[in-house]
Amino acid sequence: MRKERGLLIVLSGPSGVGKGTVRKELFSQPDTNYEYSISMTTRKPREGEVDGVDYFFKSKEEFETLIEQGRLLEFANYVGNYYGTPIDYVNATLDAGRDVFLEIEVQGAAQIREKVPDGLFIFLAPPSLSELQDRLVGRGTETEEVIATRIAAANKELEMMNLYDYVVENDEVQLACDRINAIVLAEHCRRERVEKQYLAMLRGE
Ligand SMILES: Nc1nc2c(ncn2[C@@H]2O[C@H](COP(=O)(O)OP(=O)(O)O)[C@@H](O)[C@H]2O)c(=O)[nH]1
Ligand SMILES: Nc1ncnc2c1ncn2[C@@H]1O[C@H](COP(=O)(O)OP(=O)(O)O)[C@@H](O)[C@H]1O
Repeated sequence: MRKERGLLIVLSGPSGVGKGTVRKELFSQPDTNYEYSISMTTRKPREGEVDGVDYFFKSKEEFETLIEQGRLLEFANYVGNYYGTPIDYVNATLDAGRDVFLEIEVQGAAQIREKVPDGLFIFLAPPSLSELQDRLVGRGTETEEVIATRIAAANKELEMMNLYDYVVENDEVQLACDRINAIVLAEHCRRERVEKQYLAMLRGE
């Protein structure tokens, strides 16, 4: 029997909604069965961030070479820095039958929607805009100016919600993780069912 390709799971949403927090919580759970794809970025590491763990930190020149060489599945310029997904890791992991989990901003997610239409696209939404603002301020990693840019971007990003297969509210981190796991499980069941029906049809049953 042929090995089923893994599922490409894309988690996106506005900056400050809690994508990183939810992703870290998901991957700290021992029964999580997805492989996290570590992104490349030209952003400077924040305190405590480790190269090759949080991101692969690259210079602008290195990043642009990766773009030219077609080594990125998608990339975006987000608030002055490049971010991108290494294509080789994603393909090799999916081919090995493992699910890959991407946590990326909305421009990159839209590119993947075009290239990988059978991916699973999940939008993480804040309970409200004011809560989103509070979270960005509360995190304390950006200057006021950067926060203002990110909130302006968030308004546009929220409009893209309807392009996704699912919207998950991040009211509580654990609840958001449970919802994501339930969606992935349901999607696997749906695909298995479709595959079975397709094979039965080919056999003329
Ligand atoms: N398109 C794209 N966005 C990414 C990638 N990796 C991270 N991001 C997104 O880039 C944005 C900024 O990330 P970061 O600077 O770490 O800030 P934070 O997520 O707000 O803590 C976030 O929305 C991330 O989800 C990637 O590989 N591609
Ligand atoms: N469900 C939640 N309830 C309250 N605060 C949250 C929740 N999820 C995340 N946060 C907080 O919001 C801030 C932004 O979260 P973060 O994961 O950095 O967002 P993103 O990766 O989407 O930019 C952080 O200070 C984080 O602790």
